[in-house]
Amino acid sequence: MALAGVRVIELAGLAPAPFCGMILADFGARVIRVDRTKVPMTVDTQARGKQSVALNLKNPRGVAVLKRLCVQSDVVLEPYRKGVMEKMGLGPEDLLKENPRLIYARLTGYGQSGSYAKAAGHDINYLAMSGLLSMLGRSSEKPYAPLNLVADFAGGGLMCAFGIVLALLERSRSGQGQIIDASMVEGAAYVGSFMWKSRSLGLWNRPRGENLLDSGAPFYDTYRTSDGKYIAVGAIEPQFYQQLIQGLGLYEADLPAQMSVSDWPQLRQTFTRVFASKTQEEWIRVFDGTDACVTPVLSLDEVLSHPHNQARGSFFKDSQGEISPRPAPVLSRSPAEPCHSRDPFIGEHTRSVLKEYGFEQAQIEQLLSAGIAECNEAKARL
Ligand SMILES: C[C@H](CCC[C@H](C)C(=O)SCCNC(=O)CCNC(=O)[C@H](O)C(C)(C)COP(=O)(O)OP(=O)(O)OC[C@H]1O[C@@H](n2cnc3c(N)ncnc32)[C@H](O)[C@@H]1OP(=O)(O)O)[C@H]1CC[C@H]2[C@@H]3[C@H](O)C[C@@H]4C[C@H](O)CC[C@]4(C)[C@H]3C[C@H](O)[C@]12C
Repeated sequence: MALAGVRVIELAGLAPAPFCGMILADFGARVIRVDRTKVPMTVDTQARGKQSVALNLKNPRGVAVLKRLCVQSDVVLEPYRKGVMEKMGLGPEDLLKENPRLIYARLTGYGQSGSYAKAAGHDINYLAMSGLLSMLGRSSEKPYAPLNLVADFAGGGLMCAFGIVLALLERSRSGQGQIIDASMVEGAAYVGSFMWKSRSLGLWNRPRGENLLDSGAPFYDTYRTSDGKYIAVGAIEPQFYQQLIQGLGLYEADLPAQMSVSDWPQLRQTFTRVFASKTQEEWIRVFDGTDACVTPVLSLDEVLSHPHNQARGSFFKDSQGEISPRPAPVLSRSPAEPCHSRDPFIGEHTRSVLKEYGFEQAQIEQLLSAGIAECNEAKARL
């Protein structure tokens, strides 16, 4: 796999850093998540393929163990508020001094500088600060955050993984590590570059929810079908729009022009009425094999059985029967091989990892009995 041989220490976080770690693990990196001790369960739902070491970082000996793990690894991924790592003496200067090849990734909401750097926040705040949230939502409604996809995952976890891969690539030439300051505000904004760079085209001149791609246009929206399901329509180009009209059993001559914005509300009413006359399945039969850009809105449970997804193996079931998306993109020679077994228990690999990182058996037992480290091998064997 592309990242085979790369050792990553991931400090346990909420959602973006775990996703970043999972991407790296899917593509072959060895990802060791450092968890807290004495917690009943992890909140990491993106733990596929990771190992877990549990350390009490409120104890200086726990911090010393973490330092040893970090300086012997390729990447450290930390999701804390600015200053937390420095307070423990594990800031980038400290670690890079000991391992100049280390890639030190800091994944935060607001970045390592600026007046918000130390403020708490979540996806919705970062999305708001990126400018993008102001554009999301239906006409005359308040801004609407699309789950926590944009800042946490696209602008945060994924961008950070991208930064890590870039830094690894650069290190292969320079031999030097570096610090990655991954701000979710900036990551989200960057993912949204199109919004800024397409403003001159007039794509966003109208209020929120009244433009071409923000649910303003009736040919770029979702519609309810007679069985209470939904259909997605993305027929922008005239030749595709024609096929949509044809599939709906309508006649262009009876309709206003596609790009007549003032007629969009009326056109939407017509589409709504027609789509409500058949089930989702019936519409799929009408539109499959055409270029009308019409697809079913599938639920998370339905994706696995859709013939297209099935043909590509886009989703898979792990050993617990849980459905997950296959890692993307697909590399021809060194594709990702997502781990199919269950997620690690907190501290499941404490003993084996510490041993591998050069700790003596007696030292390990001492750390465990002092409660500085915690091991749950037994639980894993049950
Ligand atoms: C699914 C939910 C997740 C939602 C995601 C949400 C929408 C997001 O947007 S996540 C993005 C959040 N932002 C960032 O990550 C940006 C960078 N980070 C920060 O800004 C901050 O870390 C922070 C604001 C997120 C949190 O600040 P906090 O003050 O808590 O922490 P820090 O200042 O960073 O300092 C960390 C301190 O911790 C110490 N530490 C670290 N490691 C250790 C260790 N090993 N040992 C000891 N101490 C350690 C460190 O030293 C720092 O200490 P100091 O402060 O003293 O310096 C999920 C969100 C909540 C979940 C639910 C919840 O957990 C309850 C249940 C738990 C149960 O187990 C499972 C079910 C739950 C209901 C659970 C369910 C879901 O997972 C959640 C809903």
